[in-house]
Amino acid sequence: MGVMPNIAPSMLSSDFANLSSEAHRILDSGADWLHMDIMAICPQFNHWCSRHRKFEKAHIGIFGLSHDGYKSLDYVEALGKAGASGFTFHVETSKDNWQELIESIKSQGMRPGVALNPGTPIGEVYPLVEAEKPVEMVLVMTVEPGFGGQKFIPEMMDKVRILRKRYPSLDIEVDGGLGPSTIDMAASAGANCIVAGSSVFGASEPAEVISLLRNSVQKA
Ligand SMILES: O=C(CO)[C@@H](O)[C@H](O)COP(=O)(O)O
Ligand SMILES: [Fe+2]
Repeated sequence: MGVMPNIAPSMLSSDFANLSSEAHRILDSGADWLHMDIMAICPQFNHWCSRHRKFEKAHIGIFGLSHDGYKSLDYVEALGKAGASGFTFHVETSKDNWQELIESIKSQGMRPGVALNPGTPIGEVYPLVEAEKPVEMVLVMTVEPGFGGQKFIPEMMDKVRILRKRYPSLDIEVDGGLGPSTIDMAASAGANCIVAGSSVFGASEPAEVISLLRNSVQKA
């Protein structure tokens, strides 16, 4: 298929009182990206990350929860300057300004991505993937955004299959309820970037879970 697995533990499930050691612990366990759902702490967190060599090597995936009242555009510059390598915004809240967002994200040296909620039809992201300046990743939400530990919605795999068929080399990410019992569904549907919160942070051996997630994507 040609797409690489990227395992992105969601910091939303980490111990916020110990963000530093949590981030180190999870990168030492083999994570490719850190996935940070945007909230007040996010720009500061990324500023901190950018000052540590270990994190410069890692991709720091930023996920814009703009439907929660945070305006994606307002965050782009702050996160770009802080050293984030990717910025994903929601299609539902960016109908009028997605072109501006993509340009702004790219001008900050970050990879633009678009996310869609479970109720949003897949066709809404096609114009963004096929644009002259396109997004480089589509994130299919497999739970309603909000918090970690929710149940994976298997019906979302239809969206992943449709995307993979239409765009064989696109980065396709899934977020919500991913872990050892659901990864094979996502991987066989064609997802190659896996966000996982509680299954990684809640494990006694996060490295084993990360490696299991990666192997499943590689096998598929
Ligand atoms: O974006 C979200 C929730 O809004 C996620 O990134 C969750 O943090 C994933 O957590 P798990 O479902 O894997 O526990
Ligand atoms: Fe997320």
